Amino acid sequence: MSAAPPVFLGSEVVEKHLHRASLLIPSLEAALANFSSGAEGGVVQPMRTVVPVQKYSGFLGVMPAYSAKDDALTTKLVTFYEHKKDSSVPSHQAIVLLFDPRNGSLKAFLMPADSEVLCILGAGVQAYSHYEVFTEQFSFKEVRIWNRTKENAVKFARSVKGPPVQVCSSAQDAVTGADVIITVTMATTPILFGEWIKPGAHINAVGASRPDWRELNDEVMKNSVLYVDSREAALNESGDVILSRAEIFAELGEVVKGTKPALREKTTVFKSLGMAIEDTVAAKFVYDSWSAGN
Ligand SMILES: NC(=O)C1=CN([C@@H]2O[C@H](COP(=O)(O)OP(=O)(O)OC[C@H]3O[C@@H](n4cnc5c(N)ncnc54)[C@H](O)[C@@H]3O)[C@@H](O)[C@H]2O)C=CC1
Ligand SMILES: O=C(O)C1=NCCCC1
Repeated sequence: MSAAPPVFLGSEVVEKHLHRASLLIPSLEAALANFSSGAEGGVVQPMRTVVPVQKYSGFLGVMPAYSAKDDALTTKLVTFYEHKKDSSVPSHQAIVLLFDPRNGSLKAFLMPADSEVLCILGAGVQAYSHYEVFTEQFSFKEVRIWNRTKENAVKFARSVKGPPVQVCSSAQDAVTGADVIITVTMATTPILFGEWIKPGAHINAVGASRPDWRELNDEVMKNSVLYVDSREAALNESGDVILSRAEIFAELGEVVKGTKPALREKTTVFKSLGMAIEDTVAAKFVYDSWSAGN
């Protein structure tokens, strides 16, 4: 019997089946815990391969993963390019290939406590998705944004549906007194400095995914308890971790499993690099919903 032809699920279908990003939280928590459980967790996720396209200041990432517990097999192909002001294409473009783990056939393509003050540094694609999830999951009294190009921060504040956003003229103004700071920029040198940060704040560091790129300075890294998605990835790919020589306290999956504590009273950094297994569970979620005819 021949395999069914693969289907193409474009961004509209993805948005229909994944109408709120937070629908993925339970699957992502389980995936992180499985990833941090070694062989027992059933996750196979080699380090991603990143191909530099030096001539055009870009990169191609290849991110394969298999989850035995979800019985899901994927690979993401993602390009990320230094954003040119006049560019008509996004800085990041990705496709996730979902395979039938039983026979390797391609099934589908998939495009893809108390905190009062939330601060977002950056106003691109990740800024919007982090705003959506953080303001849905937590009640902030104040949300602030800073962006290198102020007009994009103003556009962000005008277009998001949710709590009002205050546009700040400097990163320091945005960060001062904030309880949660999200860094979602393409910066290659630090944009967040330790002396600005309120003790006990939490920093979600999402950008700087190359070994020589930084978003956070050494003081932030050294004076915080450091959580990562994957120790192996952080020690190979994160300039903030490698160059600061900051000690990794735990993988997020270990916190989900309860083998390492979430030290909420301390200043904490979660250095996220993105993991293929997250795409695996997301692709399965959307494909299962689509094939059930929802
Ligand atoms: N950890 C993870 O799971 C993932 C991380 N990323 C990373 O998150 C970051 C943001 O991604 P997107 O929002 O998709 O990108 P985007 O291109 O949509 O937005 C980038 C933002 O960074 C700002 N920016 C660019 N250069 C800057 C600089 N030198 N200093 C300060 N701000 C600067 C831009 O003004 C823009 O607001 C990127 O570094 C990307 O590689 C992206 C996907 C997943
Ligand atoms: O997880 C991802 O996807 C990415 N992570 C960092 C760099 C670009 C894509």
